[in-house]
Amino acid sequence: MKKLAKIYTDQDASLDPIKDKKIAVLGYGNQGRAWALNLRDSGLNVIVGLEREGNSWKQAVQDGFQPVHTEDAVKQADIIIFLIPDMVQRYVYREKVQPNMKEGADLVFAHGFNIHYKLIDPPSTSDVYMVAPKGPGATVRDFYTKGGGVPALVAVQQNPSGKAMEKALAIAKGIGATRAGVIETTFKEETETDLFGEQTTLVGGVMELMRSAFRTLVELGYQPEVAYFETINEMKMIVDIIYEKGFTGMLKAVSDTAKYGGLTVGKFVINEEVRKRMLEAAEKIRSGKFAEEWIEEYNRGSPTIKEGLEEIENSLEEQTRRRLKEIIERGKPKS
Ligand SMILES: NC(=O)C1=CN([C@@H]2O[C@H](COP(=O)(O)OP(=O)(O)OC[C@H]3O[C@@H](n4cnc5c(N)ncnc54)[C@H](O)[C@@H]3O)[C@@H](O)[C@H]2O)C=CC1
Ligand SMILES: CC(=O)[C@](C)(O)C(=O)O
Ligand SMILES: [Mg+2]
Ligand SMILES: [Mg+2]
Repeated sequence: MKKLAKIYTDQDASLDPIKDKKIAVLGYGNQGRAWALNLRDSGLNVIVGLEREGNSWKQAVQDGFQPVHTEDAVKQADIIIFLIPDMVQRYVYREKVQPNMKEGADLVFAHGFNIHYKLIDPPSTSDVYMVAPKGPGATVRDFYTKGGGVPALVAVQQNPSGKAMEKALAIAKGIGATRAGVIETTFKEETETDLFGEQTTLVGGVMELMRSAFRTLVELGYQPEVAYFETINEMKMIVDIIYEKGFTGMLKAVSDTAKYGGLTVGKFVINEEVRKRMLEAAEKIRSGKFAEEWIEEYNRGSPTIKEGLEEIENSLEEQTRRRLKEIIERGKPKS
Protein backbone atom coordinates (compact mmCIF):
# COMPACT_ATOMS: atom_id res chain seq x y z
CA MET A 1 0.00 0.00 0.00
CA LYS A 2 1.09 3.55 -0.63
CA LYS A 3 2.25 5.68 2.29
CA LEU A 4 -0.77 7.16 4.06
CA ALA A 5 -1.18 10.92 3.79
CA LYS A 6 -0.35 13.05 6.82
CA ILE A 7 -3.59 14.55 8.13
CA TYR A 8 -3.90 17.38 10.65
CA THR A 9 -7.00 18.30 12.65
CA ASP A 10 -7.91 21.00 15.20
CA GLN A 11 -5.76 19.49 17.97
CA ASP A 12 -2.67 19.60 15.74
CA ALA A 13 -3.09 23.29 14.91
CA SER A 14 -2.86 26.44 17.01
CA LEU A 15 -3.69 30.02 16.08
CA ASP A 16 -0.76 31.23 18.27
CA PRO A 17 1.85 31.59 15.50
CA ILE A 18 -0.35 34.15 13.70
CA LYS A 19 -2.51 35.67 16.42
CA ASP A 20 -0.44 38.85 16.75
CA LYS A 21 0.21 39.19 13.02
CA LYS A 22 -1.47 41.46 10.54
CA ILE A 23 -3.02 39.38 7.78
CA ALA A 24 -3.68 41.04 4.42
CA VAL A 25 -6.32 39.28 2.34
CA LEU A 26 -5.88 40.44 -1.27
CA GLY A 27 -9.14 40.02 -3.17
CA TYR A 28 -12.71 39.73 -1.96
CA GLY A 29 -14.30 37.28 -4.39
CA ASN A 30 -15.07 33.56 -4.03
CA GLN A 31 -12.30 32.64 -1.59
CA GLY A 32 -11.32 36.15 -0.45
CA ARG A 33 -14.64 36.92 1.17
CA ALA A 34 -14.86 33.50 2.83
CA TRP A 35 -11.31 33.68 4.22
CA ALA A 36 -11.56 37.28 5.41
CA LEU A 37 -14.81 36.58 7.27
CA ASN A 38 -13.71 33.23 8.71
CA LEU A 39 -10.30 34.52 9.83
CA ARG A 40 -11.95 37.54 11.44
CA ASP A 41 -14.54 35.37 13.19
CA SER A 42 -11.64 33.23 14.44
CA GLY A 43 -10.32 36.33 16.21
CA LEU A 44 -7.49 37.14 13.80
CA ASN A 45 -6.35 40.53 12.62
CA VAL A 46 -7.48 40.85 9.00
CA ILE A 47 -7.14 43.72 6.56
CA VAL A 48 -8.71 43.51 3.11
CA GLY A 49 -6.59 44.87 0.25
CA LEU A 50 -8.19 45.67 -3.11
CA GLU A 51 -7.15 47.28 -6.35
CA ARG A 52 -10.26 49.30 -7.08
CA GLU A 53 -13.20 50.73 -5.19
CA GLY A 54 -15.61 48.49 -7.11
CA ASN A 55 -18.07 45.73 -6.24
CA SER A 56 -15.67 43.78 -4.02
CA TRP A 57 -14.94 46.97 -2.10
CA LYS A 58 -18.64 47.60 -1.55
CA GLN A 59 -19.20 44.02 -0.44
CA ALA A 60 -16.29 44.20 2.02
CA VAL A 61 -17.66 47.44 3.50
CA GLN A 62 -21.08 45.86 3.78
CA ASP A 63 -19.47 42.97 5.69
CA GLY A 64 -17.91 45.42 8.16
CA PHE A 65 -14.37 45.65 6.78
CA GLN A 66 -12.57 48.84 5.96
CA PRO A 67 -10.80 47.82 2.76
CA VAL A 68 -7.69 49.69 1.64
CA HIS A 69 -5.75 49.73 -1.61
CA THR A 70 -3.47 46.73 -2.21
CA GLU A 71 -0.23 48.59 -1.55
CA ASP A 72 -1.51 50.01 1.76
CA ALA A 73 -2.61 46.56 2.95
CA VAL A 74 0.73 45.07 1.91
CA LYS A 75 2.78 47.75 3.72
CA GLN A 76 1.31 46.80 7.11
CA ALA A 77 1.08 43.07 6.57
CA ASP A 78 3.06 40.25 8.17
CA ILE A 79 1.11 37.70 6.13
CA ILE A 80 -0.05 38.40 2.56
CA ILE A 81 -2.69 36.06 1.14
CA PHE A 82 -3.32 35.98 -2.62
CA LEU A 83 -7.05 35.52 -3.23
CA ILE A 84 -7.25 37.25 -6.57
CA PRO A 85 -7.50 35.36 -9.89
CA ASP A 86 -4.47 33.18 -10.69
CA MET A 87 -3.72 35.11 -13.90
CA VAL A 88 -3.68 38.42 -12.04
CA GLN A 89 -1.44 37.40 -9.17
CA ARG A 90 1.94 37.89 -10.82
CA TYR A 91 1.12 41.44 -11.97
CA VAL A 92 -0.19 42.45 -8.56
CA TYR A 93 2.86 40.78 -6.99
CA ARG A 94 5.27 42.64 -9.28
CA GLU A 95 3.63 46.05 -9.14
CA LYS A 96 2.02 46.26 -5.69
CA VAL A 97 3.29 43.54 -3.38
CA GLN A 98 7.01 43.13 -3.99
CA PRO A 99 7.83 46.88 -3.89
CA ASN A 100 5.81 47.46 -0.69
CA MET A 101 6.08 44.34 1.43
CA LYS A 102 7.95 44.23 4.75
CA GLU A 103 11.11 42.20 4.53
CA GLY A 104 10.32 38.63 5.50
CA ALA A 105 6.55 38.96 5.16
CA ASP A 106 4.82 35.65 4.37
CA LEU A 107 3.35 34.95 0.94
CA VAL A 108 0.35 32.64 1.09
CA PHE A 109 -1.63 31.00 -1.72
CA ALA A 110 -4.88 29.06 -2.06
CA HIS A 111 -3.65 27.31 -5.21
CA GLY A 112 -0.09 26.59 -6.30
CA PHE A 113 -0.30 27.80 -9.91
CA ASN A 114 1.90 30.91 -9.77
CA ILE A 115 4.63 29.35 -7.66
CA HIS A 116 4.68 25.94 -9.34
CA TYR A 117 4.81 27.39 -12.86
CA LYS A 118 7.33 30.04 -11.70
CA LEU A 119 5.22 33.09 -12.55
CA ILE A 120 6.08 34.58 -9.17
CA ASP A 121 9.65 34.43 -7.86
CA PRO A 122 9.41 35.22 -4.15
CA PRO A 123 12.28 36.72 -2.12
CA SER A 124 14.32 34.09 -0.29
CA THR A 125 13.60 35.89 3.02
CA SER A 126 9.86 35.11 2.87
CA ASP A 127 8.04 32.02 4.03
CA VAL A 128 5.92 30.78 1.13
CA TYR A 129 3.10 28.39 1.91
CA MET A 130 -0.32 27.31 0.76
CA VAL A 131 -3.70 26.49 2.22
CA ALA A 132 -5.85 25.14 -0.60
CA PRO A 133 -9.49 24.52 0.33
CA LYS A 134 -10.98 21.57 -1.54
CA GLY A 135 -14.27 23.35 -2.15
CA PRO A 136 -15.80 26.56 -3.47
CA GLY A 137 -15.45 29.77 -1.44
CA ALA A 138 -19.16 30.05 -0.67
CA THR A 139 -19.00 26.57 0.90
CA VAL A 140 -15.89 27.50 2.91
CA ARG A 141 -17.95 30.27 4.50
CA ASP A 142 -21.20 28.32 4.79
CA PHE A 143 -19.64 25.29 6.52
CA TYR A 144 -17.67 27.54 8.89
CA THR A 145 -20.73 29.51 10.04
CA LYS A 146 -22.52 26.18 10.70
CA GLY A 147 -19.66 24.86 12.86
CA GLY A 148 -17.95 22.77 10.20
CA GLY A 149 -15.17 23.29 7.71
CA VAL A 150 -14.12 22.41 4.17
CA PRO A 151 -11.04 20.13 4.06
CA ALA A 152 -7.88 21.67 2.67
CA LEU A 153 -4.36 20.88 1.56
CA VAL A 154 -1.32 22.60 3.10
CA ALA A 155 2.15 22.90 1.59
CA VAL A 156 5.36 24.74 2.27
CA GLN A 157 7.55 26.00 -0.57
CA GLN A 158 10.03 28.22 1.31
CA ASN A 159 10.69 28.18 5.01
CA PRO A 160 13.41 30.60 6.10
CA SER A 161 11.71 31.10 9.50
CA GLY A 162 11.36 27.39 10.14
CA LYS A 163 7.75 28.05 11.17
CA ALA A 164 5.95 27.98 7.83
CA MET A 165 4.04 24.74 8.46
CA GLU A 166 2.78 25.92 11.88
CA LYS A 167 1.54 29.12 10.22
CA ALA A 168 -0.08 27.24 7.34
CA LEU A 169 -1.92 25.08 9.88
CA ALA A 170 -2.91 28.19 11.82
CA ILE A 171 -4.46 29.74 8.70
CA ALA A 172 -6.15 26.43 7.94
CA LYS A 173 -7.58 26.48 11.46
CA GLY A 174 -8.66 30.09 11.08
CA ILE A 175 -10.73 29.32 7.99
CA GLY A 176 -12.22 26.20 9.62
CA ALA A 177 -10.40 23.58 7.51
CA THR A 178 -8.84 21.71 10.47
CA ARG A 179 -12.34 21.14 11.89
CA ALA A 180 -12.53 18.67 9.03
CA GLY A 181 -8.92 17.74 8.27
CA VAL A 182 -5.95 19.09 6.39
CA ILE A 183 -3.58 17.03 4.25
CA GLU A 184 0.08 17.88 3.76
CA THR A 185 1.11 18.13 0.12
CA THR A 186 3.50 19.99 -2.18
CA PHE A 187 2.84 22.94 -4.50
CA LYS A 188 3.41 20.56 -7.41
CA GLU A 189 0.93 17.94 -6.25
CA GLU A 190 -1.76 20.47 -5.34
CA THR A 191 -1.41 22.40 -8.59
CA GLU A 192 -1.44 19.38 -10.87
CA THR A 193 -4.24 17.51 -9.09
CA ASP A 194 -6.43 20.59 -8.69
CA LEU A 195 -6.18 21.42 -12.39
CA PHE A 196 -6.80 17.79 -13.33
CA GLY A 197 -9.85 17.59 -11.06
CA GLU A 198 -11.52 20.74 -12.31
CA GLN A 199 -10.84 19.88 -15.96
CA THR A 200 -11.76 16.21 -16.10
CA THR A 201 -14.44 15.90 -13.42
CA LEU A 202 -15.61 18.76 -11.20
CA VAL A 203 -16.08 21.47 -13.81
CA GLY A 204 -15.42 20.13 -17.30
CA GLY A 205 -16.09 16.42 -17.04
CA VAL A 206 -19.32 16.47 -15.04
CA MET A 207 -20.77 19.34 -17.01
CA GLU A 208 -20.03 17.79 -20.41
CA LEU A 209 -21.21 14.37 -19.24
CA MET A 210 -24.55 15.86 -18.23
CA ARG A 211 -24.81 17.96 -21.38
CA SER A 212 -23.99 15.02 -23.65
CA ALA A 213 -26.65 12.87 -22.01
CA PHE A 214 -29.18 15.72 -22.18
CA ARG A 215 -28.47 16.34 -25.85
CA THR A 216 -28.67 12.69 -26.74
CA LEU A 217 -32.15 12.40 -25.26
CA VAL A 218 -33.34 15.61 -26.90
CA GLU A 219 -31.94 14.52 -30.28
CA LEU A 220 -33.88 11.29 -29.94
CA GLY A 221 -37.04 13.37 -29.62
CA TYR A 222 -37.65 13.25 -25.87
CA GLN A 223 -38.99 16.38 -24.16
CA PRO A 224 -36.19 18.71 -22.97
CA GLU A 225 -37.90 19.10 -19.58
CA VAL A 226 -37.87 15.35 -19.05
CA ALA A 227 -34.25 15.16 -20.22
CA TYR A 228 -33.27 18.01 -17.87
CA PHE A 229 -34.74 16.37 -14.78
CA GLU A 230 -33.16 13.06 -15.71
CA THR A 231 -29.64 13.99 -16.74
CA ILE A 232 -28.95 17.26 -14.91
CA ASN A 233 -31.30 18.01 -12.02
CA GLU A 234 -31.17 14.58 -10.38
CA MET A 235 -27.37 14.65 -10.37
CA LYS A 236 -27.33 16.64 -7.12
CA MET A 237 -29.43 14.06 -5.32
CA ILE A 238 -27.21 11.21 -6.44
CA VAL A 239 -24.00 13.14 -5.66
CA ASP A 240 -25.38 14.10 -2.23
CA ILE A 241 -25.77 10.40 -1.44
CA ILE A 242 -22.23 9.68 -2.68
CA TYR A 243 -21.01 12.52 -0.45
CA GLU A 244 -22.82 11.09 2.59
CA LYS A 245 -22.42 7.35 2.00
CA GLY A 246 -19.92 6.71 -0.78
CA PHE A 247 -20.51 4.77 -3.96
CA THR A 248 -21.61 1.76 -1.93
CA GLY A 249 -24.32 3.81 -0.24
CA MET A 250 -25.42 5.31 -3.54
CA LEU A 251 -25.69 1.88 -5.16
CA LYS A 252 -27.82 0.73 -2.21
CA ALA A 253 -30.14 3.72 -2.69
CA VAL A 254 -30.91 2.98 -6.34
CA SER A 255 -32.91 0.12 -7.84
CA ASP A 256 -31.33 -3.18 -8.84
CA THR A 257 -32.17 -2.24 -12.41
CA ALA A 258 -30.10 0.93 -12.02
CA LYS A 259 -27.30 -1.02 -10.32
CA TYR A 260 -27.08 -3.50 -13.20
CA GLY A 261 -27.36 -0.83 -15.90
CA GLY A 262 -25.02 1.50 -14.08
CA LEU A 263 -22.34 -1.10 -13.39
CA THR A 264 -22.30 -2.28 -17.01
CA VAL A 265 -23.15 0.71 -19.21
CA GLY A 266 -21.15 3.19 -17.09
CA LYS A 267 -17.92 1.41 -18.07
CA PHE A 268 -19.11 1.11 -21.69
CA VAL A 269 -19.57 4.88 -22.00
CA ILE A 270 -16.65 6.01 -19.83
CA ASN A 271 -14.23 3.57 -21.43
CA GLU A 272 -10.48 3.16 -21.94
CA GLU A 273 -10.59 5.83 -24.64
CA VAL A 274 -11.84 8.32 -22.07
CA ARG A 275 -9.14 7.19 -19.63
CA LYS A 276 -6.52 7.74 -22.32
CA ARG A 277 -7.81 11.25 -22.76
CA MET A 278 -7.65 11.80 -19.01
CA LEU A 279 -4.00 10.76 -19.11
CA GLU A 280 -3.47 13.19 -21.97
CA ALA A 281 -5.08 15.96 -19.93
CA ALA A 282 -2.77 15.09 -17.00
CA GLU A 283 0.26 15.13 -19.28
CA LYS A 284 -0.66 18.57 -20.61
CA ILE A 285 -0.86 19.85 -17.05
CA ARG A 286 2.37 18.19 -15.95
CA SER A 287 4.37 19.43 -18.93
CA GLY A 288 3.27 23.03 -18.35
CA LYS A 289 1.52 23.15 -21.74
CA PHE A 290 -1.88 23.81 -20.21
CA ALA A 291 -0.46 26.68 -18.14
CA GLU A 292 1.18 28.14 -21.24
CA GLU A 293 -2.08 27.91 -23.20
CA TRP A 294 -4.12 29.50 -20.39
CA ILE A 295 -1.67 32.39 -20.00
CA GLU A 296 -1.87 33.04 -23.73
CA GLU A 297 -5.69 32.89 -23.66
CA TYR A 298 -5.74 35.32 -20.74
CA ASN A 299 -3.37 37.69 -22.55
CA ARG A 300 -5.72 37.72 -25.53
CA GLY A 301 -8.60 38.81 -23.26
CA SER A 302 -9.95 35.29 -22.56
CA PRO A 303 -12.00 34.97 -25.79
CA THR A 304 -12.54 31.24 -25.28
CA ILE A 305 -14.04 31.80 -21.83
CA LYS A 306 -16.32 34.51 -23.17
CA GLU A 307 -17.53 32.38 -26.09
CA GLY A 308 -17.94 29.32 -23.89
CA LEU A 309 -20.00 31.15 -21.29
CA GLU A 310 -22.20 32.67 -23.96
CA GLU A 311 -22.76 29.34 -25.67
CA ILE A 312 -23.77 27.74 -22.39
CA GLU A 313 -26.02 30.58 -21.30
CA ASN A 314 -27.96 30.32 -24.57
CA SER A 315 -27.96 26.51 -24.67
CA LEU A 316 -31.14 24.46 -24.59
CA GLU A 317 -30.05 23.05 -21.21
CA GLU A 318 -29.99 26.49 -19.63
CA GLN A 319 -33.19 27.58 -21.39
CA THR A 320 -34.86 24.47 -20.04
CA ARG A 321 -33.53 25.16 -16.55
CA ARG A 322 -34.96 28.67 -16.66
CA ARG A 323 -38.31 27.16 -17.58
CA LEU A 324 -38.16 24.65 -14.72
CA LYS A 325 -36.71 27.04 -12.14
CA GLU A 326 -39.94 27.56 -10.23
CA ILE A 327 -40.59 23.85 -9.92
CA ILE A 328 -37.04 23.28 -8.66
CA GLU A 329 -37.32 26.17 -6.18
CA ARG A 330 -40.75 25.08 -4.90
CA GLY A 331 -39.50 21.55 -4.28
CA LYS A 332 -36.44 22.47 -2.20
CA PRO A 333 -36.57 21.38 1.46
CA LYS A 334 -37.84 24.22 3.64
CA SER A 335 -35.55 23.82 6.64
N1 LIG B 1 -13.06 29.75 -6.63
C1 LIG B 1 -12.78 28.94 -5.62
O1 LIG B 1 -13.65 28.58 -4.84
C2 LIG B 1 -11.38 28.44 -5.39
C3 LIG B 1 -10.31 29.23 -5.72
N2 LIG B 1 -9.03 28.87 -5.35
C4 LIG B 1 -7.93 29.77 -5.64
O2 LIG B 1 -8.16 30.99 -4.93
C5 LIG B 1 -7.61 32.08 -5.65
C6 LIG B 1 -8.70 33.12 -5.90
O3 LIG B 1 -9.70 32.53 -6.71
P1 LIG B 1 -11.20 33.06 -6.64
O4 LIG B 1 -11.58 33.25 -5.22
O5 LIG B 1 -12.01 32.18 -7.52
O6 LIG B 1 -11.01 34.48 -7.32
P2 LIG B 1 -12.13 35.50 -7.82
O7 LIG B 1 -12.20 35.43 -9.30
O8 LIG B 1 -13.40 35.31 -7.06
O9 LIG B 1 -11.42 36.86 -7.39
C7 LIG B 1 -12.11 38.01 -7.41
C8 LIG B 1 -11.38 39.06 -6.60
O10 LIG B 1 -10.16 39.42 -7.25
C9 LIG B 1 -10.24 40.79 -7.61
N3 LIG B 1 -9.70 40.99 -8.94
C10 LIG B 1 -10.21 40.55 -10.11
N4 LIG B 1 -9.47 40.97 -11.14
C11 LIG B 1 -8.47 41.68 -10.60
C12 LIG B 1 -7.38 42.40 -11.15
N5 LIG B 1 -7.16 42.45 -12.47
N6 LIG B 1 -6.54 43.00 -10.30
C13 LIG B 1 -6.72 42.95 -8.98
N7 LIG B 1 -7.76 42.31 -8.39
C14 LIG B 1 -8.61 41.69 -9.20
C15 LIG B 1 -11.73 41.14 -7.60
O11 LIG B 1 -11.93 42.50 -7.34
C16 LIG B 1 -12.25 40.28 -6.48
O12 LIG B 1 -12.06 40.91 -5.24
C17 LIG B 1 -7.05 31.48 -6.93
O13 LIG B 1 -5.69 31.21 -6.68
C18 LIG B 1 -7.83 30.19 -7.10
O14 LIG B 1 -7.16 29.22 -7.86
C19 LIG B 1 -8.79 27.76 -4.62
C20 LIG B 1 -9.82 26.91 -4.25
C21 LIG B 1 -11.18 27.15 -4.72
C1 LIG C 1 -13.51 25.42 -6.49
C2 LIG C 1 -12.21 24.75 -6.78
O1 LIG C 1 -11.69 24.03 -5.95
C3 LIG C 1 -11.62 24.84 -8.14
C4 LIG C 1 -12.59 24.14 -9.05
O2 LIG C 1 -10.39 24.16 -8.13
C5 LIG C 1 -11.39 26.26 -8.63
O3 LIG C 1 -12.32 27.09 -8.55
O4 LIG C 1 -10.29 26.54 -9.12
MG1 LIG D 1 -8.78 25.15 -9.06
MG1 LIG E 1 -9.94 23.10 -6.36
